[in-house]
Amino acid sequence: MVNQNHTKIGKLHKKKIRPRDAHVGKIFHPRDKSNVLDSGISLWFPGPKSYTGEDMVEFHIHGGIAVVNSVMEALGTIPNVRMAEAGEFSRRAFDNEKMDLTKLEGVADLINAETEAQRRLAVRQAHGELYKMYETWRQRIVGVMAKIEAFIDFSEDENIEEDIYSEVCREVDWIINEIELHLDDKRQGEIMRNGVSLSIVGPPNSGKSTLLNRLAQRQVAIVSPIAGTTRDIVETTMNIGGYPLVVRDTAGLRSSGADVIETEGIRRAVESAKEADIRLFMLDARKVFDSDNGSTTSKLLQKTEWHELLSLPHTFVVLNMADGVPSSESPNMKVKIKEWAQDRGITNQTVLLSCASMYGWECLMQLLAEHIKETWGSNSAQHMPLTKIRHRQHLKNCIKHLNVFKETDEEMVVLGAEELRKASKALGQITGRVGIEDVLDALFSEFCIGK
Ligand SMILES: Nc1nc2c(ncn2[C@@H]2O[C@H](COP(=O)(O)OP(=O)(O)OP(=O)(O)O)[C@@H](O)[C@H]2O)c(=O)[nH]1
Repeated sequence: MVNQNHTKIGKLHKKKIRPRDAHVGKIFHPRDKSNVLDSGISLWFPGPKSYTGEDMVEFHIHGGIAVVNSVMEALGTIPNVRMAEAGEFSRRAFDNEKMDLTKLEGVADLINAETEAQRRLAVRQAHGELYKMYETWRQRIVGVMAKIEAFIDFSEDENIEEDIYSEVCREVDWIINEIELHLDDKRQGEIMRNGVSLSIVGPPNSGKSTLLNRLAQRQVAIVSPIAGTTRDIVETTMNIGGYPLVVRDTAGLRSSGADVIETEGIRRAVESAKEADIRLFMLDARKVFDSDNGSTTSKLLQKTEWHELLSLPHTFVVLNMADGVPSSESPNMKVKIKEWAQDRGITNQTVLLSCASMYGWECLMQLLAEHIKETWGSNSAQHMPLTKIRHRQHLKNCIKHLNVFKETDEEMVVLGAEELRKASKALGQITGRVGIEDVLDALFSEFCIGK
């Protein structure tokens, strides 16, 4: 609830509430003290030491619909009190300079975090790790700008240090280097924030949809023995070892027998697989090890399209239907798989699986969790990773202007100074004081009511 009339809020209690003390007691209707709405805890935060920087009061009440409705209705009878809009508290905090834009984005991510890895990343951002880093760089650029101004004004003066210009260039080099290191992060933060994308690809009837359903633990995709059942991309999100995963089931890859719609599905399948962070290339193990069908699968594996997908990094081969392969659980099977892969030039890590009996399931889950953790999950990095494309764009822009400054002739230092100003502005746009109305509108739509 938002109010311009906080003193009246006190009317919901009989005793006076002290600032920042938990007040336990009955909550009354402000217009009818005989009407007890609930018993709860109230907290009063006088501004500016509050989340928004303004006077705030919190009511902790029982969560039943009738209790919440009666307290809301009672608050609504106080003049100038109304329901807050989505993100209004945070917007006020931003307007009152209690938070910068990166912290706000961290709060929004915290609200929407679904996995432990996302929560950890969001907490770091909400606590200002990105803000501190970007603000440090901006302050250093401002320092450089001050030196350049002195150089412009007093370069004729004998007192000005002779090597000030080269000192400034060294400082600019340092900033560029720091930002480049931050940008070169394998998109770690963005991937953790949005989820690691995983595409399941392979020929029809290899069990791709069955695997998706197993991962999602519900019937997301249609499973049938008819080849070409999946025609478009079916997507679901899940949590694997605390990491967010966006899994996509795709149309089976085949070159003959597909109609126009399925052909379009196959095109999308290949596109999705190429774009994904991880690929599971699924084959029917029965066909792979069957003397009649084995050579057909081998020929298909040589197809340029299949070969291209298999040679992409982060691609694993899954030999499904292990339950249909004789002695699949024998120790010799590992050697057999190794030989099969070597003979076909397949270097991808390969897992034997049965979506029916769940043989190999633990092995696949462990492989994925460890791979994600090793590749994108080391969140304990000294510097926090980038979390948004928006930040990346402004940082690239900042580097671009710093490089133009460096290339500008010393004689044209006034033009160079303008580039420094643009570089500092680019960083200011990330933390949010320059031209960010559209960003704010989009951001606050992600918040829940109130917060
Ligand atoms: N025996 C056995 N059958 C399986 C296994 N996994 C899937 N199947 C069956 O294989 C058939 C095809 O499975 P799907 O999951 O629809 O295969 P798909 O690769 O998605 O097929 P498309 O949609 O044509 O690309 C279904 O009848 C499944 O029940 C398995 O591990 N063992």
